[in-house]
Amino acid sequence: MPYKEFTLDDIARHHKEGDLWIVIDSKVYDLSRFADLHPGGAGVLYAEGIAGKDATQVFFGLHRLEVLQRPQYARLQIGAVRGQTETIKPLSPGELSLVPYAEPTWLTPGYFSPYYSDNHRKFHKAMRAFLMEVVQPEAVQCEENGKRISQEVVDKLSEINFLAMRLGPGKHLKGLTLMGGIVKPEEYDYFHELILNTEIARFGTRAFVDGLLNGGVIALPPVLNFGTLEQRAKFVPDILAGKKYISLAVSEAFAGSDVSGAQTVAVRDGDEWIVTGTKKWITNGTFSDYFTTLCKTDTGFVVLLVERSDAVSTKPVKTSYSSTAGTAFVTFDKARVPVANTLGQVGKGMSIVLSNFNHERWMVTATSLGAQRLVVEECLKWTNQRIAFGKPLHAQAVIRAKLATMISRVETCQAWVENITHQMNNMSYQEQSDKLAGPIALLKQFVSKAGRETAEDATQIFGGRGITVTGMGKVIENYHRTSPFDAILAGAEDVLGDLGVRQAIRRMPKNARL
Ligand code: HEM
Repeated sequence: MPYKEFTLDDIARHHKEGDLWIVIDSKVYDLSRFADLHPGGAGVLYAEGIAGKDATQVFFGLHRLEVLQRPQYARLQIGAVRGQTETIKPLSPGELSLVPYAEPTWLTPGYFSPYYSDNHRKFHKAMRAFLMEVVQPEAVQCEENGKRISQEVVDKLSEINFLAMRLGPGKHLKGLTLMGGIVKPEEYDYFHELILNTEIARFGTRAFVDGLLNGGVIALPPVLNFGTLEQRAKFVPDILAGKKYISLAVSEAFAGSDVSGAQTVAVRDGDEWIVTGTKKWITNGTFSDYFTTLCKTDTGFVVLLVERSDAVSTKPVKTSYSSTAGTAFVTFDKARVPVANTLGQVGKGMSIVLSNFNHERWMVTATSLGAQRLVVEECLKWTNQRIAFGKPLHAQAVIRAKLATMISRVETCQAWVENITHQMNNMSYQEQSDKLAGPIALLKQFVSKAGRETAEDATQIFGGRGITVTGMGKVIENYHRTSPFDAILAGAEDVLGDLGVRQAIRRMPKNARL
């Protein structure tokens, strides 16, 4: 039913306690009964220039657009201003933002890129729409209440083969229908995966990005790349279908960056291994059925697929991001693991685990990139709509200088991530391990550092709102609190920088001289 129309004079008559109307972006709201419930207090609503008036500018200096979309507030609208039309609208699912730098160049009308095809564009549109409709509401809720992703959403993710796509291109995609058939398994490449990874980071819910089956992304490659046919047939289909969950159990209280310091021990006993030890910071661990576990044996390291049992217990590790990521402390108390669950050769465990790190690190840069872009967009919008000292915030040179460095950082990160992604697209897994370990390590160091600098700048721009969990600055608060995760997970920033340089030094030509 069309809304009733009112003139500005009609509206102006309703300006007092018990009879209060205001206008926001051409929509007329009756706040008579709501005023006493208003989280910002009733008094501010009766102020001159607000009560009975168009309060659009003041409103957007204090609230996000989403406030008006919540059903309990949307129903306060009683009509529209005659002759005016609504101009401020949320993006519809799949739609691109027109805010400068809110989208990468390849998605900006009138610009070009050598990397993306029409299929990538179609895939991007469908993925963004899917994520906005199916995943975003759950992401926001779980980030707040700390609960794990629901089986209902996991089932919907499985329908499009989401986890299989998060694993990247490869044989595991064979025979699967990806994204409703938009991309054929043999067409799916690292740019499709880059799109997926940047899009999942656009809700400002960092822990949920990891809760979104990230355990599978890092724990399945050893099964896919080193597991036998039988092992793959037994474990992979249920995990890809979202019926079982898996996580990677490598880091320990005893050994973080120093992976080889791991102390979890596996001892052979006939057809079984007996596993004893602990693992820490295990993403998705609290709800995993399987653990891809690095263990020490008397003949070197081995990777075992350990199933949850009475001898395997998990408890949450309380970190500074939401427990929706399922971060766990895992205890193996003489857990008996069939020898048939050995992944690859005994003694080769370390190289199996290390070969997996390149993809994981690249993935972290991709999600960081998506989040950084969102932060830039939030800052551009905020500095445009927030009036301070009588002018928009961006009238201050110091604010524009911050925006300049934030934009430059995200564009630099984008260019480097795309370059590495292009290399990955043209190299075998083996070549990637050989040639890209160093560059990816340096890339990750650079991108996560850039992210934390951007988080700092954004917090300065948002002020108190940047340190407030809800409301205007909630995305900035989340990013500022959680961007250190990108600097730590999958290899600490400084260790990775060093790894990259050591690899370069190893490749120096013997005869190189100035
Ligand atoms: C349809 C009209 C309105 C609704 C539904 C509404 C709702 C809300 C809500 C839900 C909050 C909590 C903060 C958040 O979640 O963002 C809030 C805070 C606030 N509102 Fe409103 N509001 C309305 C109109 C206004 C207007 C016209 C003013 C103008 C003075 C105003 C002033 C404030 C202030 C000062 C705060 C506290 C902001 C802060 O803590 O940063 N509100 N409002």
